[in-house]
Amino acid sequence: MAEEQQKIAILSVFDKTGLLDLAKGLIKHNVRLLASGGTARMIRESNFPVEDVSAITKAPEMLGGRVKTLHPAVHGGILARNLESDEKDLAEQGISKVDYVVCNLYPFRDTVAKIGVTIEEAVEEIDIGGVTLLRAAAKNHARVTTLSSPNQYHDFLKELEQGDISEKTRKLYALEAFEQTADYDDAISRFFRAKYAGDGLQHLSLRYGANPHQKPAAAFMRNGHLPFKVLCGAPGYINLLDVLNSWPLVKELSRALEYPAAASFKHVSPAGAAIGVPLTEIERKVYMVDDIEGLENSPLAQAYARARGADRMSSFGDVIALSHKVDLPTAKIISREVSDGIVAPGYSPEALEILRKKKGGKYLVLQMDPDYEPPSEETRQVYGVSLLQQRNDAQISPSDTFATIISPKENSKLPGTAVRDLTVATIALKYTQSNSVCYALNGQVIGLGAGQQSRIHCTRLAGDKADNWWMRFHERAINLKWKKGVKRPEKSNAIDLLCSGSVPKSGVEREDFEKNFEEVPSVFTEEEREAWLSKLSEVAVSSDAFFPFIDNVFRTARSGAKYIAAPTGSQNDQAVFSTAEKLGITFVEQHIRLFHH
Ligand SMILES: NC(=O)c1ncn([C@@H]2O[C@H](COP(=O)(O)O)[C@@H](O)[C@H]2O)c1NC=O
Repeated sequence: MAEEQQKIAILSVFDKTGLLDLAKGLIKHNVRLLASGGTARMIRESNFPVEDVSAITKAPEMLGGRVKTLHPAVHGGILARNLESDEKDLAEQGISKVDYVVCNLYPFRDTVAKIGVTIEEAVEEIDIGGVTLLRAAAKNHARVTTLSSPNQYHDFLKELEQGDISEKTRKLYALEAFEQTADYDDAISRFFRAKYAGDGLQHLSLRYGANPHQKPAAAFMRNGHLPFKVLCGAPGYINLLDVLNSWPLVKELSRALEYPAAASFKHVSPAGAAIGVPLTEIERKVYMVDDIEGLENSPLAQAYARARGADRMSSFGDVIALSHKVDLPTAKIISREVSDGIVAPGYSPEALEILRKKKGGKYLVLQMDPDYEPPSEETRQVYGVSLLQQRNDAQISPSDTFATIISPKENSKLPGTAVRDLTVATIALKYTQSNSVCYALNGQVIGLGAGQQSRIHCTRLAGDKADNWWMRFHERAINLKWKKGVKRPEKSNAIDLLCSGSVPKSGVEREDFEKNFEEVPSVFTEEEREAWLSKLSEVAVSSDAFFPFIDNVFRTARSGAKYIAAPTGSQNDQAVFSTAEKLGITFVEQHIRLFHH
């Protein structure tokens, strides 16, 4: 029987924690130690037998440490398999197999975290030989054990004590090494991305994250350019969350219904979303756009007027997404609203000139690449844990999504306007923080309840918003006699108080309300409200998941629901369907759950 070869370990560690104990343990098991300069020195100083790597490479370390272990004598020994052909190659070159590789890397992350670090300093901290050692050993884990962290030494020695390192352990150590080199490369590319592509093409530094104390913050692509260009202003983190949710919404909505589409986003949910269905004269008044020149010829402007008009209170300071090139009438509407930014595939020169003047030149204007397609998988980190999922690329299509009418049975086809409004509501929900329920009419959202833990609370919130929206069409709300100089946001606030029935009877808040008017409007009585709200009809309601109880159906009916689209699967499905039927509501099964977070 052939005598068992002495095992060989290559050691090359920046962090020398636990090195001597490890060396001692390896020597105890008759392992031959080969080490790079500093590593060998430390072991030798403790009087343990160790050879320099140059003993096998027959080449000195050079270039100030840039080349130490990079040599076929090292890597041939690590990468060789137990194959006849590999054995032959090794024998021809006089190379011995390496069994253990112990390596940890130059601290690149720590170095570049230092304030004022130069590119030259960072470059010198890029470990080449160490990464190569780790990758080579991990690649050949079928035979070689890779120790990439001092935390592994204790268990490794314990296992060695029992014989040799098991296949299972080698696999886990290899994985850890691969994770380390991937993380290391990530730190390097992140540093150079910021340095060499930090002009907004691939990497965009943000002022801060969700809050001012959350620094640093950035948006970047790992490969290729960001899908948008910043034409004006500097986006914040939440702005970008709004942009990256509102843009796909309008793109999808516009494609589905073949109309220009608009969305008005706040805190990563739509305040409104719409397609450019022509506005009536009353709608123009209610949406405060009756004086916009050229409005009737711009479906895009009408889409934004609707999106902004749905819930003016929520749209205050919005991020706007528009599916088509921004024209003059649309820019004119935007120019006088309080808004944070806009994303669109393009801008006419006159529109861009107007938008660039907004907010003292700080208005955020982004140009989106309309052909950009995101990858099919998306990952994010929450509390240090990486989460991965397939992107929600489910298609909401007016021709297919609402084809399953559950009740009434005899109803086999929905009117086109109902399909249109269900499409608007459902696509809006796809980009709304869950739970969510949306009411739509006339090609636009009229009430959206977002981010509620309870479904009935979404349904109520969205219903109350739809009621408010409709109360704004009451002639008293349309014909308010404003004092001169009352600004649009103040008007919106006063209208909201009046229409939501929240005007206080007396006190300073009442005085504050009254000071807006030449002629103070009387508040709506209970009867007036009921009479007017009873006129709201033909409303389409969509829910991002099933209705667990019939209370939701009751609530939608109070705000004029005629069509409901929702996934099914609740224990109460039958009760939900029959309640809808009793109330004269057509219930459509929408097969795709649309939670969004
Ligand atoms: N250039 C090389 O061939 C090379 N081989 C190993 N290293 C690194 O040198 C360090 C150990 O160096 P020393 O043993 O001299 O303290 C380790 O972090 C190891 O990852 C190298 N350094 C940089 O790439």
